[in-house]
Amino acid sequence: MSLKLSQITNITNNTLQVTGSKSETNRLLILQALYPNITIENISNSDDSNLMQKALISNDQIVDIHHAGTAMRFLTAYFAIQKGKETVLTGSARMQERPIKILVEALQKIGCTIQYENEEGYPPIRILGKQPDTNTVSLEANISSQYISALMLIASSLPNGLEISLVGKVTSVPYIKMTLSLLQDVGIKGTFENNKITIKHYKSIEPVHIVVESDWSSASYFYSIVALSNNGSVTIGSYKKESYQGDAALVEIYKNLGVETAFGEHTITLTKTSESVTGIPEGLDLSNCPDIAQTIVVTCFGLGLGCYLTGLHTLKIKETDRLEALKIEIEKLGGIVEITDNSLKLYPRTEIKEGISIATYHDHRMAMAFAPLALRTTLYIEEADVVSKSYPDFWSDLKKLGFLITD
Ligand SMILES: O=C(O)C1=C[C@@H](OP(=O)(O)O)[C@@H](O)[C@H](O)C1
Ligand SMILES: C=C(OP(=O)(O)O)C(=O)O
Repeated sequence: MSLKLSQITNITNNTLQVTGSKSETNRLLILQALYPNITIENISNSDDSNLMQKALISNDQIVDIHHAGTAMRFLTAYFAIQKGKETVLTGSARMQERPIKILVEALQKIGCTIQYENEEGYPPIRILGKQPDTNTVSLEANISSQYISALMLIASSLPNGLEISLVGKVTSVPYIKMTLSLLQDVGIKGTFENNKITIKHYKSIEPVHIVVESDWSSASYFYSIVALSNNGSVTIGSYKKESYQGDAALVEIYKNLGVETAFGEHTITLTKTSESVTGIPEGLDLSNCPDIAQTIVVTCFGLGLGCYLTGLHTLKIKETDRLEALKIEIEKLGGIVEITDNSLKLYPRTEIKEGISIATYHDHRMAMAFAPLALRTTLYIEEADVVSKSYPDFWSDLKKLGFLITD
């Protein structure tokens, strides 16, 4: 399905409820499967969270988690400790290109049994569930924090807990801290100090009710929309000032792009403050919040600004190679982009071409990051239903802001 987004000159100010964080939800779903007296509110309605829920109650031997990276990594660890259960965990063609060796090796080191079905280092994998007997492990931390979170989520179920040593530079650190915070919220004690994570064993926990904060990565598209609007303002819920989500860095980053954030009791109101914006700091490092890189690049392009972003090495192994995809699509619109393995440079542009069809590469964030450009030009978004990976209501929410969207 391709959607046409006709150019609009401004947005209708409105209030929207954004679905729960898929990162928080997918962690809590694993914890709930291990400790059933956890209840969860404001659960994400994303495909990735639905797939996670289904996988956790499935009796099938083959479990297909499509494009869901967190589900792939967290379920690998979860199934590995389900004594006597044999599972083949697989995913989309792209998932079969996303590396998992570091996690598999870490699990094998603590005594789990996992084999590759096809290519070594990649899904599908065959998991023979058993109780691991080792309580220390070390793994490389610069490729994906999801491997580390996966181990943390099962750690308290191991007979002696787990001590995890992180080797090398640690990437996506806020996601590791989010895992630790959620463990603590459900009553599981752990620490993360000097690249060492220690989590105690718990046979059971007290009943606990957790409210998931709404998704900050999804909020990024509203930051972009307000930045490109003419004095627009959008209120979105449910958010809080002390977030577990690293993408709350948007609050500071978008000040440089003319957007102010006001915190209400459970909402944030984003308001366009200035037409003359400074642009974001040269060399801004996004290794703590990789999922908002596409949004920021497209906002800068829409504002006619250049930018130079670093810390982007993980973008190459996400739903698509996001650095390549950004370069190709922005250049179709008339921009100039240079990429390396971990950085992106966008040059200030003088025009945005009209009527361009943006390819989305099975990547929800490509579709959502480019949509705000309708405030500058008419464009088409190909395979627009990809947004359901994290934000199924995205297009209907944009219509509530006055976007003109047709098939
Ligand atoms: O743990 C998580 O919930 C996530 C961690 C990040 O991945 P990496 O650690 O692979 O960068 C992020 O990009 C992904 O969308 C969600
Ligand atoms: C990278 C993402 O998700 P995952 O790794 O969980 O597929 C994302 O949502 O941007």
